[in-house]
Amino acid sequence: MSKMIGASEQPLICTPLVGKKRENVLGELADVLAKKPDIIEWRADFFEEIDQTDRVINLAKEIKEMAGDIPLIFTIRSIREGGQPIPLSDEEAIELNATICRNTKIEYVDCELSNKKEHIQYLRKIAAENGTRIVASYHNFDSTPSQKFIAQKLEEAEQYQLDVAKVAVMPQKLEDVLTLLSVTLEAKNRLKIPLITMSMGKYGAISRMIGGVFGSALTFAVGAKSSAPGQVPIEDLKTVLEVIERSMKSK
Ligand SMILES: O=C1C[C@@](O)(C(=O)O)C[C@@H](O)[C@@H]1O
Repeated sequence: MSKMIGASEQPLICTPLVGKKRENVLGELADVLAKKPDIIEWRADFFEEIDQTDRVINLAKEIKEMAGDIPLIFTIRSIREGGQPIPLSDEEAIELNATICRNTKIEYVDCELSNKKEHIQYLRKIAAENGTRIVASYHNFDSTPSQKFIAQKLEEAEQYQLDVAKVAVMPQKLEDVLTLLSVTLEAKNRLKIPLITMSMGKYGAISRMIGGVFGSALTFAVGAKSSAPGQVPIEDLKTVLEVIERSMKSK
């Protein structure tokens, strides 16, 4: 049964693929599938042939075929939000996302809220026409902005009528992790769309385990290779999530 973001009380576990070449991506996919994640993210900014649309589409189709029922997120993370340097402009990256929507059955594409308004609206239109959902994202690899700022980012995703809002921020101290969890809980009670939030790095690792309790619908874990600091191995995360679920059911 495929699991869509926000459809269940329990947070979904997503494992990223970060290979540079087709063989690496498919090798990672085979490793990751054995660990049974709920969702898989292809971080296409790591793919060295990202500027060759046909290659990207063909590999996306291969990943989809191999992943079967497991939903996919197609992500081009920009360098300004912690991604790899790629030879595509923001506009070309949006167009590649649109091409993914038109030509594959991938369930989700990631779209950074730092993109131009008209580009976001264009991608929303193409995604809607093709039944693809958009994960609207904001990342800060340096610090944790104020609660108000993070809340605004989550709200922006809903205002754009996108499908999921995601925020990943870097804590400098444990209080920053509390800020992220607190804004998640508050936004979860206020907004209609599902949220994905995480605090990164060593302090933030705990948020990847308990974020679901505060309203994060998905958490990223290492299946084959990590795509961001603080991600926990999927085996450990599954154990922790099971313990949390059991504890919260008991009286
Ligand atoms: O947005 C995110 C979240 C993330 O940065 C993390 O911290 O787990 C990992 C990325 O691959 C993904 O696109």
